[in-house]
Amino acid sequence: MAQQAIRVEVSELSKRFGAVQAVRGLSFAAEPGRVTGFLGPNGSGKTTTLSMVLGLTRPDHGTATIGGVPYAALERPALTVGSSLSADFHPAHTGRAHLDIVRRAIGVPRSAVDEKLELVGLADAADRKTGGYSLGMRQRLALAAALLGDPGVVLLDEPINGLDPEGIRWIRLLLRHLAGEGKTVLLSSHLLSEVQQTVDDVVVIRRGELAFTGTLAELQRGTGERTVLVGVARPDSGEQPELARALQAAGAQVHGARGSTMRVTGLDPAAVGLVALGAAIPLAHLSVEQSELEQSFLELVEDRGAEPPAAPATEGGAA
Ligand SMILES: Nc1ncnc2c1ncn2[C@@H]1O[C@H](COP(=O)(O)OP(=O)(O)OP(=O)(O)O)[C@@H](O)[C@H]1O
Repeated sequence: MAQQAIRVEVSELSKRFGAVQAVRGLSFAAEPGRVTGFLGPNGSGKTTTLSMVLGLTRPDHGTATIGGVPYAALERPALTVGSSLSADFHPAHTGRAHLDIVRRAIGVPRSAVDEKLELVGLADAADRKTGGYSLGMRQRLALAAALLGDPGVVLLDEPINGLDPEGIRWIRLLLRHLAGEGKTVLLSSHLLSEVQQTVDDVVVIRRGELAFTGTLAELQRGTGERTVLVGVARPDSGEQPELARALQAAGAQVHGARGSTMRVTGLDPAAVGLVALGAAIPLAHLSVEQSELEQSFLELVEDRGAEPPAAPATEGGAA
């Protein structure tokens, strides 16, 4: 069934809790058919923002709309927006019982429970109490609950947290599949590396304010060329500096030639491999550094507004 395209839009949103300005003048949109990563360090205002989108927290200023209307004005909110934000399970309930309660509340057929348990890979654990679930299993159950009503918008708060590598691969595929159906998928994370293989668009916030919004490719564009990590198989043989010299002769810049792994720029991984082959130096390691995006993310969110720490008091005045 074709999914109705529902845009999520946040405009000039602000929220203060006492002395803490949790969100300040925040504007961004999450588009149908795309996975949007909502990124920022811990405490930067992500949960508060999602909570305002879901009508759980009242903004001081600004608006959050889903398909042009606030959450509270949606005709069938639970069938329009699925979220993992308020997912709380009774530890004595089984996974199946939890989903059954949710599906009754939102008015979807009983068959949806088994369908979503299957979808999130919890069919075998469905009749176990959620109190015994691992964090990864609870994440899967929260996702199943969010998807019960087959909503056009899926809002997930840190859905990857607690998943093992297999679980991370699985959720990537699932979120991409949901976007492929035309759904609007918005997920928060404090780690760009956790979501960079999943998201199309990125919204970065820092201390409640927008630091960046655009595509992942646009975020990447500012970060320059790739760095190749390379390590020789016999680090004590003197081959590491020898390889460094060969790479430099081939036009590369090499950093850390004395360590177990060198960082190489100016050549792609295949060319680095060929230089090693040409010098008859066996390699133990050859990869592309994944941290360039993370670096640009960290630059965006670093606390530039923070006061430098006060100098320690010295006895007896200035030295
Ligand atoms: N109900 C509340 N009362 C008081 N302060 C709050 C409340 N909710 C959030 N805050 C504060 O607002 C700021 C933003 O918190 P928020 O939970 O939105 O950030 P976050 O980016 O989701 O962080 P995390 O990933 O750690 O959950 C924090 O300083 C937090 O302590």
